[in-house]
Amino acid sequence: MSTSVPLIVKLLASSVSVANRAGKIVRDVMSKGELGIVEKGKDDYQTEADRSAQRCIIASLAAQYPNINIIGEEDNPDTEGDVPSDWIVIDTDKDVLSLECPSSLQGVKEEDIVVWVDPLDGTSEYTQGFLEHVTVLIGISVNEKPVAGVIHQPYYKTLIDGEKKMGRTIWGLQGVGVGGFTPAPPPDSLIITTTRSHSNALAEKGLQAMNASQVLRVGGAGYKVLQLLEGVASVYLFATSGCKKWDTCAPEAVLSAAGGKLTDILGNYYKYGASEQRLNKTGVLAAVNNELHSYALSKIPEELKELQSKK
Ligand SMILES: Nc1ncnc2c1ncn2[C@@H]1O[C@H](COP(=O)(O)OS(=O)(=O)O)[C@@H](OP(=O)(O)O)[C@H]1O
Ligand SMILES: [Mg+2]
Ligand SMILES: [Mg+2]
Ligand SMILES: [Mg+2]
Repeated sequence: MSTSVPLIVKLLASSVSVANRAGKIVRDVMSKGELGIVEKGKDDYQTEADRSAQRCIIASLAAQYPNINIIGEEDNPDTEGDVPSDWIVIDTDKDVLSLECPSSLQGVKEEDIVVWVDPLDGTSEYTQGFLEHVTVLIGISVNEKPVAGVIHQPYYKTLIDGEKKMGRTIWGLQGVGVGGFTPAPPPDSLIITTTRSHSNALAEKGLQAMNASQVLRVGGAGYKVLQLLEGVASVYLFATSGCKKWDTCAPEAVLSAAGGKLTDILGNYYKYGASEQRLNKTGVLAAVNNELHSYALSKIPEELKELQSKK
């Protein structure tokens, strides 16, 4: 490969290829039927697919980018033994590799990058058979900001020349845009997408205040951001803590590359440096454009914002 490809572009191209491989692992574990479910905490599960997909992604990226700080969701994904050789992906997606790197990202070095990996977003939904909600997330941050990301949907079905193909991979790069699908405009009425499996009183209070025409309850931060980009929902709201940096890094990068915005419910951006706390304490508010984001932010009750900021 040419050494003249800027690091961020090459890393994004590698991430697209490895996310595809991780997606195949997620499907293979399900087909085998041995999910190996572990309860990490209340309503918080890990399966063999989470563990194996993380090993595939981290081993592949670490082998090629030894000085990048890579942080994955799963703590002990079977670190013993070698990662199977066919899980080590060193291919790069050709289309992404040919992208022009924005000048602001041309000088980025490995030491400036933190990669946040969610090997399987929507684990509850995966175990319950809501397979469309499942995504593989690789978020690339530079100096605390998500600048590029991959959302891979392993169970998305398409027909190409009469043949069924499983999986699609959406990427975003700051200053360039998104690829892998064509975004659609937001719906005419206010449709909110929110958690399916992690709601609580605060999350519901936030939803009530929106007075939306419809509330969609689906799993995963990745899938909710895809719903925004596909014009299925106008706003993603989760007005409580619970989701983490690996949940939001890739979705925020892809959404912002498409002109959207993801913040906490106070309207502040999260920071993605390696020393930041993992928990997104003050919730998530996201929309495909600034106007919708500001509108939703203005409807969140001050009382709820105060409660969250004091936590
Ligand atoms: N309360 C709580 N406890 C543990 N984990 C939590 C919680 N709330 C959200 N999450 C994790 O955030 C990811 C997205 O979950 P949800 O779709 O349910 O919620 S959200 O609306 O996007 O926050 C999803 O990530 P994965 O663990 O990767 O599936 C959830 O597990
Ligand atoms: Mg999890
Ligand atoms: Mg997740
Ligand atoms: Mg996960």
